Amino acid sequence: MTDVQLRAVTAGYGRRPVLKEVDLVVPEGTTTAVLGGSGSGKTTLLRVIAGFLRPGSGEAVIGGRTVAGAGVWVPPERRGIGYVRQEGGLFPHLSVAGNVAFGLPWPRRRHRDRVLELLDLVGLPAELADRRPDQLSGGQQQRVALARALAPRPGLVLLDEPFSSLDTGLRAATREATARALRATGATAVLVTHDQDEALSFADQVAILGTGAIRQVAAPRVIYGEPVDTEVARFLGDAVIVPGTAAEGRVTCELGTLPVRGFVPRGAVDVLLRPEQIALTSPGSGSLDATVRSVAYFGHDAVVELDLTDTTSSQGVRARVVGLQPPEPGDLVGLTVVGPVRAFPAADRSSLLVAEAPGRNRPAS
Ligand SMILES: Nc1ncnc2c1ncn2[C@@H]1O[C@H](COP(=O)(O)OP(=O)(O)OP(=O)(O)O)[C@@H](O)[C@H]1O
Repeated sequence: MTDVQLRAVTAGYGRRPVLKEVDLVVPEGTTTAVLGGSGSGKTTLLRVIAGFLRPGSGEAVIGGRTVAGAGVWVPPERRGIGYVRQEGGLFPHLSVAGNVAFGLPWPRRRHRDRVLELLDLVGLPAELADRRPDQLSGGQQQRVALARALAPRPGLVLLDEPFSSLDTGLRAATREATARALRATGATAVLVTHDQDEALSFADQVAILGTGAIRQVAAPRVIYGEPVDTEVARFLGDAVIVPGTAAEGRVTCELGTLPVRGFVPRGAVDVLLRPEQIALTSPGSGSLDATVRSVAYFGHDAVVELDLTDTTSSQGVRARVVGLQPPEPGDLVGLTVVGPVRAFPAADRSSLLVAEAPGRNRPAS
C-alpha cells in the first residue's frame, strides 16, 4: 500500500505559483478529499502527485519513495498511480472490455476473466462488457473509467471531480460504488471536489485548499465541528456568526451565555455555530423568543430565518430544522442553542484553535 506526502510543495504555471509551500499527508489505505473553490489549485495538486507537473520547490513522496524534489524526478508512468478524470476519458472506439483491458499489463490484456472481475468490483454487470461507451449512462462510464484505473492494481488512485457531471441520484450511487471498490482494493485515494457533502461523506480526511495553501486537514467530523477559523467554517457548510465576548470558557452574545469548545482568550470574539445547533421550541419555553422571518423548505429539512425578540441587532440568525413540520413566516417561536459553540478572537481570526488530524499534518499557515 501507498501513502503520499507533499512537503513544502510550490508549483504553478509560469511565474505565478498556484500552490505555495503546501504540506499534505495522505496515510496509506485511506481517502483524502481536497475541497476548494474554483481555481484554488485542486487539480494542480493532483497533477503534482501524478507527475504531470513538476513542482518549483518542495518534495512529493509516494510510498516512501521521493518522486519529485531533491534532484529526483520520477515520470508519471513509473509512479504506479491510477487517475480518473471528470469526464472519464474512455476511448470511444473500444468496447467496455477493451477500455478496462487497456489498463491491464500487456500480457494480461486478453484475460476476459480479469476484466469481468474489475467490472464486478465497480458494480457493473458482465453484459455491459461488449457495449461501447456511448451506449452507457454517465454513471456507468465513470465506473468503467474507475475499473480501468484500478486494473493495474495501483497503490494510489487520484480522482479529479469524477462525479461532478452526474445528476444527484446517480452521483450518490457512483460515489458509493467507488468507495466500495477502493476499500476492496485497499488503494490510497485522493479525491478532488468542490462538493462539501461529497467531501464529508466520502473521505477519511478532508483538506481545505484556499489561495494556494492548505487551510486545514482533519477528519470530516473535526473539520465540520472544529474549523480553524470562520472562513473555513463558511466554506464547509452553513455557519451562523455573531459578535460576542469571551470569559472563563463561555461566550456571551445575542443568543445568550453559551459554553464554548476549545480555549478562547478573554475579549471580543466572533461566535460560530451551525444552524442545526439552534433548536426551535414553543414560544416562552426556550432560552429566547424569536419571530420567523422566512422559511426555505428543502423536503428533508428547512432553513428558518429568525428575528430575535429581545435584541437591537437586525442581523437575525438561521436555524436548520427537520422538514416534517417547519414553522411559517410570522410565527413566534422559542429557541435553544444545542451544544458548545466555537469562538475566534475578533481581531485575529486565523491564529486560534488549529484542529488537525493528530500527528498527520502541519497546522494551517
Ligand atoms: N495549464 C495551465 N496554464 C496556466 N494556468 C493554469 C493552467 N492550468 C490551471 N491554471 C491556472 O491555475 C489556477 C489553479 O487551477 P486548477 O485547475 O488547479 O484549479 P481548481 O481548483 O482545480 O479549479 P476548478 O475547480 O475550477 O477545476 C487557476 O488560476 C488556473 O487558471
